Amino acid sequence: MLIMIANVLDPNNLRWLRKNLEQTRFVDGRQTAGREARVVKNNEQVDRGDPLLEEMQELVIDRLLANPLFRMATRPHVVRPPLFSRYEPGMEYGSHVDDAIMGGMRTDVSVTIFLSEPDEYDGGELVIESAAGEQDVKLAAGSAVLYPTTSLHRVAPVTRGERRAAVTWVRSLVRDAGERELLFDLETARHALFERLGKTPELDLLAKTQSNLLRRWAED
Ligand SMILES: O=C(O)CCC(=O)C(=O)O
Ligand SMILES: [Fe+2]
Repeated sequence: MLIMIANVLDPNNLRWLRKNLEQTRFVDGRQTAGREARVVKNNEQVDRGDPLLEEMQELVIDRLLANPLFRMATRPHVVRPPLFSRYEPGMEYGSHVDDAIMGGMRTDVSVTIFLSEPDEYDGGELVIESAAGEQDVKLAAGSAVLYPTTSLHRVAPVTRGERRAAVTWVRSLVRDAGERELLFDLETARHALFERLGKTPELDLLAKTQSNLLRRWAED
């Protein structure tokens, strides 16, 4: 399941991040790629030693965790410190799968937060492969897309302008993407029913079911 979330970052957050990105040191993105992904990775990332990096990472993690849709979709246990990347014309990230373990942590959900507006660059779509085909994703600055880390994906070549993004990974309490989707659907339906009918005995049963499924599937 692919989930898009609008306005994870507000205009102030975006302005602040973009101002910082003007002042940070970018290095070759291959430094943080696995052995095979390195062959197809051609972008730049903020240097891990950059003094501005930690505060930028904290802001992005805070904004994600403050977002109810993000929490519902990922059931976060740990959110990794984001990487901030840029793609200039000619840069791309070919088809790859993200590492299953990063810094000793299992990765379940991949997250891209777009930091450039779509009209600031051509190309640069995040292309996610699934059994149903490929899906191109290019969202407004401040919006995020979440997809299972089990997926093959790529960033199409940028042909004009500059694509900036923050990318991170979530270790979920619920390992399996299908189980996460079930819980997400149940909770979505429960919220909608509550809005329409208030707290009914049937809603209590749904809440009990959701809670007990989570208890069954969660690994903490
Ligand atoms: O920039 C993106 O949207 C995704 C980048 C990516 O696939 C990665 O860093 O592993
Ligand atoms: Fe990736």
